[in-house]
Amino acid sequence: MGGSPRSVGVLALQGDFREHIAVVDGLGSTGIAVRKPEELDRVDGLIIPGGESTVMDKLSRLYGMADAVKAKIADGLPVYGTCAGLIMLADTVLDAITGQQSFGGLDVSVRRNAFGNQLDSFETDLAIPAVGADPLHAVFIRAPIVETVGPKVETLAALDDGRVVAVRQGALLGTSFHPEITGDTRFHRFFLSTLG
Ligand SMILES: NC(=O)CC[C@H](N)C(=O)O
Repeated sequence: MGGSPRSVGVLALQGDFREHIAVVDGLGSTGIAVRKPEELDRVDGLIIPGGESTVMDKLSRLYGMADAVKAKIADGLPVYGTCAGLIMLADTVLDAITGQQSFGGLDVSVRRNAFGNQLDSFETDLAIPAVGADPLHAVFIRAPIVETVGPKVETLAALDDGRVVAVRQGALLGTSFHPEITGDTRFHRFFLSTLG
């Protein structure tokens, strides 16, 4: 996996976009902070980082990015959303704040802050055959859960209790957890390998 160098946009309105850019750069591709619609025309794929989906939603609509990202998703641009980024890719957001919108594209319903206050953040090892035989150490931070998946959605990883935490549908990839902060770059390499 890996292939030739790619330009990967990272939506940089809010959240931990710098960490994703560093991972992409470390893999020999180029991570580009994307804040304006026209910048989306220069990338082979897009990462939507973790952060706060309510804020990301408001800023993306304010700066004209919401419609631009939706158009690129409809065009088939590969997009990888982590945590808040997964929420932004979900067609349905549960426990959203009033008026909260997502870009959509992934035929899933995602519940925000699904682990509640007592278990805000945790780490666990996940079996994810799509990225390799060894378990992947996954960090969850006020993470969402994928509650329902549509017929075209492939589940890539679930917790021991069956709750789904990584999905793929066509060119769209989403994880509840944050591979950009663990040093294990397999998920990013997996995404890079899907770029045209
Ligand atoms: N680490 C994260 O991205 C947290 C997501 C956040 N709880 C939200 O609803 O957007």
